[in-house]
Amino acid sequence: SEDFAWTKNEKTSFFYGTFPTGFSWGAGSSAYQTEGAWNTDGKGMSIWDAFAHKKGKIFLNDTGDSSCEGYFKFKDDITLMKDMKLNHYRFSISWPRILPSGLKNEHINEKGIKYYDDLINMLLENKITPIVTLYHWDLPQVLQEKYGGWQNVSMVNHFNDFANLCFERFGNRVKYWITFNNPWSVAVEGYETGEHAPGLKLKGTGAYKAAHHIIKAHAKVWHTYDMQWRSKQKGLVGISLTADWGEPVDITNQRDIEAAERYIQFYMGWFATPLFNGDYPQVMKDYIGRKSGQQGLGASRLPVFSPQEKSYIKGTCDFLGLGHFTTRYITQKNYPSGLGDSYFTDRDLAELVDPQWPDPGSEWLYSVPWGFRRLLNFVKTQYANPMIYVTENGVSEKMLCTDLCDDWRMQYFKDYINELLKAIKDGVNVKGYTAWSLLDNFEWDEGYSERFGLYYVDFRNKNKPRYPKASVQYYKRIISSNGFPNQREVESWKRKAVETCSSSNQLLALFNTGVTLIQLIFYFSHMEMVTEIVVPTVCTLCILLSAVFLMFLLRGRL
Ligand SMILES: CCCCCCCCCCCCC/C=C/[C@@H](O)[C@H](CO[C@@H]1O[C@H](CO)[C@@H](O)[C@H](O)[C@H]1O)NC(=O)CCCCCCCCCCCCCCCCC
Repeated sequence: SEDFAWTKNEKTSFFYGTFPTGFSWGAGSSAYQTEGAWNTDGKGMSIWDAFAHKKGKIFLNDTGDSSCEGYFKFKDDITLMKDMKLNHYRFSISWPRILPSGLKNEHINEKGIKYYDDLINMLLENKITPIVTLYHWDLPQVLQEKYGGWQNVSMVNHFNDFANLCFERFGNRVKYWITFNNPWSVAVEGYETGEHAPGLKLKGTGAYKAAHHIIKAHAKVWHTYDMQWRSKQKGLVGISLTADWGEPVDITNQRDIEAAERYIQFYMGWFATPLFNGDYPQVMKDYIGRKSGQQGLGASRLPVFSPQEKSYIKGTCDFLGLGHFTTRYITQKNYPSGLGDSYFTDRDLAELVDPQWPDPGSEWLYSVPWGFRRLLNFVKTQYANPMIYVTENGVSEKMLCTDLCDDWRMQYFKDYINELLKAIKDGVNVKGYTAWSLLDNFEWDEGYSERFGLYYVDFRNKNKPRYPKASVQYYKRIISSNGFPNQREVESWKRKAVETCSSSNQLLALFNTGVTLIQLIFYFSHMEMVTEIVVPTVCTLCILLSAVFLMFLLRGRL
């Protein structure tokens, strides 16, 4: 309607209203980021285990070895989900946990299967729908070593065998399958920049080849489900693509408009266009083909689908999973060929940000809510309005931030979810929203230094306790109201959420002080000279602090 027409460049007004009945609210995680138990109960090694164990790859040399201990604490986590009244939980299956060598015909690890059986059963008992990702980046290490991972076309069949096993064992209960999570990152960060596992820097070719095999693997798994399982299991198979919005720097400049379009086509279109239309976006074929020619190569660095492959791949998406975090301004920028060709230079564009945009955590993540609605409308028009599940959306804070009153996250969710609501009113076919992430977890090459969780996880404590941030309360309100009912109510939510987080904050602060003091004791206890002074002093302080906290608690109760 008139008051929120997105074509009018309206970027600020808030829309009060509710989501369609049956809209699904959820939160997400992934196996390597959350489970820990990296070598427990017969699990094989993944490329992320191997990568993180190498010194210098991850911030502070952190690993996902124990992470949130989700493998052991999933029952507690389901209690958290139940308390939030989530409709769905998105998690991923670790391929090497159920197939340690990656190959179905070698060894099936029944203990791994049991873990996912228990998780799925308990979710269903609590009326939480599982949305299951088959590949959230943790390829079995053996497949990397033997075949070169996604550089090798044989992954298509190995992945299909793994997926088929999952359909066989879990498909009677799982109705939403996501083949790949964010294949852009797998291809670009894994095989082009090498910042992610397996850490290869195959500039200008590696990402395109990996993506080519991933697209084929997705299509094969979709056909397997379609032919063998769909009639019995009645589920859906989709993919989760991450895409940022690209806004032209100058909306009156045709070169900027085309550069922004290219940015999106090289990002989401790279994967979405083959799955919906049967081939790579024309602009990718043109740009990479031309630059390859200028390099003197006989063929484009972008691989080609045969006519048979095109028709096999086209239409293999029952729903589109969409991960979205941020937006960029885009302008045209020429990169002459020959000067270090890469995925990035192939695009001939530059990314810019507005320094006014809030950026509370990750370096790359600015809060730009209006970009979300534009992206969703772009998907609607480009791919004939597919069924969409938002599979990831969220914001981080830095490691040292232990403030559970996460005002920035409440604001981010409020504004992004509101843009989603506007997009649905525009006619975009979105069925569900998944907050990223349920818990703070292992944030890939950034280790534990960036926290995306609704729940704070204390990684210094072996038990990995979870503490609700204020955004838990806020998200709960959005869920229970199925949106934003009216101004008066919505404006009270933040205040109410902050009331609950301040006591958790004190608990966490006390705990942190305790940990620091214990660390001090440990440190000084090795120095005989000061032991007699420091240890008793620190202990006394501990007791005093506990007493103060107890008084605080009792006062709250009376
Ligand atoms: C010659 C030209 C060179 C240009 C070079 C440009 C380089 C730009 C690099 C942009 C990197 C953007 C990375 C964004 C990735 C996210 O889309 C992706 C989303 O996946 C999901 O993310 C969750 C949160 O991260 C994650 O937990 C979940 O599992 C996952 O599914 N996230 C990731 O891939 C995670 C790692 C990102 C690490 C990126 C580090 C890049 C650091 C440089 C950023 C500086 C950019 C500042 C912007 C300035 C623009 C002018």
